[in-house]
Amino acid sequence: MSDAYLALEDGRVIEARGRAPGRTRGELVFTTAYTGYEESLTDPSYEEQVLTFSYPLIGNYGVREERFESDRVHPRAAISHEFTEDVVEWLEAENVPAIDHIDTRDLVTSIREEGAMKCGIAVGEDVTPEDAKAELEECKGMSEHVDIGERVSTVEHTTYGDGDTDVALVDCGAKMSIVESLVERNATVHVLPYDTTPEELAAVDPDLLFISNGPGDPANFEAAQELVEEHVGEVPIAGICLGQQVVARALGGTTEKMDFGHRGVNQPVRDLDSGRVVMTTQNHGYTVGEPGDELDVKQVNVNDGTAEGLANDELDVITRQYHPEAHPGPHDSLDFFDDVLAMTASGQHVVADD
Ligand SMILES: NC(=O)CC[C@H](N)C(=O)O
Repeated sequence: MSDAYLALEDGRVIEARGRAPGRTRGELVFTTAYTGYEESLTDPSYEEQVLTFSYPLIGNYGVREERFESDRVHPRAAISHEFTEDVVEWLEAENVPAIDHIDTRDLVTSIREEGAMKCGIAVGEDVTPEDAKAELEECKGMSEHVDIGERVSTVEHTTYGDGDTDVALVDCGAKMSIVESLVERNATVHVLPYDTTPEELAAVDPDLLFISNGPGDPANFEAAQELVEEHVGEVPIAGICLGQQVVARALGGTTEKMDFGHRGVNQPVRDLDSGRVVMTTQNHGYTVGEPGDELDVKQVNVNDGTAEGLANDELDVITRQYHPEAHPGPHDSLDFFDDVLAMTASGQHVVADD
């Protein structure tokens, strides 16, 4: 008998060591990053997912609030080969179940071979394999979480910084390091709810419209898509990760689910104009399929050729599928924020409120 079970969609039930108690379910995903567990566990993009760390020891440099990307832990549960006490205490305080002492290499290989799958977890003194299976039965697919934006977004317009450029950051589950990257570059960042209307955006009258990263299926962020549809050409537009997907959908492109996604801090991306390759941080399960007539593919993933950067120079639109803010991850692509803010330099754009 064990005190923790993980039930997988492929029918397996894996015994584990229980670290933080509870019962839950979610889409099983992974990260191969060897650092950055504080950032990943607080990244709102992991809402409704169960995060497996493939690096075998998680917690070896403590838990520091200044590294947090939001005010809470977002994955529904966490899995590693070994969690330190620091991390276990943190997850327990946040009511997030955690398990370790399992073969995470085997688990990640299964996800890579069989694709992202649903899972159920049960941790506690009296739990049985049936409890984990019961959780799995209740697990929804990512696209079915139609209200996911509501659970990760700010409710109120919140302002950061006091710079010369007004950026409207539509919060679909934004990482704090995106806000910081803009504030550091002399921006005032208006973090707006995920369901901001075109009229509410016009009242802010930003110099730049920025769609954030976020969890789940980009098709469930219709309001953000409408903002792009309504204001493209009037104001420069940028997007990161879910933001790229939303911008593409708004401008006639398509998005599709990947088998297991891009999940780590060593994803190589080639810029098609310069030929330069950068190492990037990624955690996404959807990708842009067709970019549509308005957007050019400017950057591609070296491993599988998927769209990593889109742009329309005349309409002033630039997006990235990866995370230039690099928390965690290599800083190769931080200049994205300079490029984005450079689009505002002409000052010719006015958001019309009609
Ligand atoms: N990091 C993100 O913004 C993730 C985007 C989206 N939820 C996906 O899985 O593809």
